[in-house]
Amino acid sequence: MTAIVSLRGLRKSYGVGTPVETEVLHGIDIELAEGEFCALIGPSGSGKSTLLNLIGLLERPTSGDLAIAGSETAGLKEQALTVLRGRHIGFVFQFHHLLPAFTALENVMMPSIIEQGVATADAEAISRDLLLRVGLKGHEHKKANQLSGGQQQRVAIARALSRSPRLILADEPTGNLDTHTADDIFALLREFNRERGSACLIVTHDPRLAARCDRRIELVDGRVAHVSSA
Ligand SMILES: Nc1ncnc2c1ncn2[C@@H]1O[C@H](COP(=O)(O)OP(=O)(O)OP(=O)(O)O)[C@@H](O)[C@H]1O
Repeated sequence: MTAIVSLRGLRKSYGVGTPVETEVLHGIDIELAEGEFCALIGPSGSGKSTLLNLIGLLERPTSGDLAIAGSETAGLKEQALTVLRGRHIGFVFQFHHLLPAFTALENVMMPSIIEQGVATADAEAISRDLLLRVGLKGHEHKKANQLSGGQQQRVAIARALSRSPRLILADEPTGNLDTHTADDIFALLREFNRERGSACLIVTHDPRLAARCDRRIELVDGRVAHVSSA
């Protein structure tokens, strides 16, 4: 098995060196295979978002090993982490983090132009195609803040996929959506996972959606409490 994510003994504390130092992840060992579609579940406060932020190289662990696509990250400087993140990881968050004053098309195009230096015409062609695929043909030139929650989440998925990442990290991507829209968004992630082989790690509170993943990793109080496969 080739691992896209490999964690060994990963720990995270907040407030290190202060009287309120708290360890929220107590030694996590997880491997995520290339192309795997996996749910990260567990009660509120169990450390799911913290773990996702560590895997996404947005925060650093306090100790332990974390490798992305075979690259150990412990000794890497910020710039090298940014390159690794840009090359391999796409993010889909609950509140999508789109730039509200820019159009759907611009939101999808921007990361590949800014982070990967893709030519504007190429980025536009790829982005138009992705917006078509997520069902937003005709909405390309609408500002992000003129789109519904479900439509904004589709834009966020198109944006995450614009760089063909080997890993998609999704933090409650359907959390603020009605059941029907949530199912559509989830199906879209699954479709891209099957088609492009991007591994997905999806934080969800929805047991129905978790049940449709290849594997479920359950965190309780900052530890892996249970792992189950489909
Ligand atoms: N920046 C921070 N500083 C201090 N404590 C934090 C910080 N971020 C998270 N925590 C604490 O870490 C613990 C885990 O939080 P985290 O957000 O990872 O949980 P979660 O499982 O994603 O919860 P939820 O399902 O409610 O989103 C919580 O007790 C939280 O208060």
